[in-house]
Amino acid sequence: MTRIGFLGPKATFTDMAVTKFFPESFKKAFSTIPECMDAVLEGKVDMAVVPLENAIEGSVNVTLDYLIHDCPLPIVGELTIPISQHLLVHPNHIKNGGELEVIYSHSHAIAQCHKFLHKKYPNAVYETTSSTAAAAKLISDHRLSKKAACIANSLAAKEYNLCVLQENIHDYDNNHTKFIILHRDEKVMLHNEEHDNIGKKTTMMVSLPTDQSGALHQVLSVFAWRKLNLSKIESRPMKTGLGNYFFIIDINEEVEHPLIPPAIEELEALGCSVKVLGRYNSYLLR
Ligand SMILES: O=C(O)C(=O)C[C@]1(C(=O)O)C=C[C@@H](O)C=C1
Repeated sequence: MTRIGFLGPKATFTDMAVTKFFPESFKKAFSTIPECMDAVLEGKVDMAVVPLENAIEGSVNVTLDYLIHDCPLPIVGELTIPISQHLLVHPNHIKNGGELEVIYSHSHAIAQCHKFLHKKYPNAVYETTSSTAAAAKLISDHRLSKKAACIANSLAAKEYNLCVLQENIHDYDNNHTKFIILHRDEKVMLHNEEHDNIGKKTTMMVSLPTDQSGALHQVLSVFAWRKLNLSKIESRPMKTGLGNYFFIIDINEEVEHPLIPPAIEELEALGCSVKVLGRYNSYLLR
């Protein structure tokens, strides 16, 4: 049975994505994203599913940075799920819900609900946890303050016996998070007929030659004149000094597309370094 590592504990959004896409797998929870990724390298699991980007809050930097600097695993799939954030309390404390002093959650979940929290609980303290489900687990512990709540999903409410004080507290509709699937073998190509395949993608990392005017413009032209559709371009620090960045570029085509290998060659001829991080199917899970 395929062993899948995910950001735990039980009932995180990552767990939701894994359960939907790999219903038959053996799931193993890890408490941090790097631990989850290391487990693939060390052979403790076959694949890891980790969050990459949220529609409201943007990239999960720890995933991207760990992938680039520490744990170079190929991306073999992408899963997108809808995200609904709820405010949950311990059932014994449902009556104190109006005056919360402390709210626990993953930093990305707190960020997705900023406007709501600012309006309704301007005096509350926000404490970050390693995941939304970790916050739910904390709240299920009676010893916490009576005026504590967490932000997590409905699965966590069930799993940890919590009550929903307010549902759908995320600030914008159409909230989605994208997760990547990492495997040691870049040749693995995941297929799942049960879900909507929203296309094939290639992700690459491109570093520009230092201090050259128009370098980014040249990179974009390489894709533009070939009509290769980019769905994402993002810069991240190289961590070698201020002003040094690399770019992560998603192309809505397979790496075998006849125009991608020559595009890579042209980028290299322009002095860029290029690394393909993955070629994979992207799925929308409803
Ligand atoms: O804490 C969780 O439940 C996670 O799966 C992590 C995570 C994230 O890192 O973005 C995933 C989806 C939501 O956007 C909020 C948190």
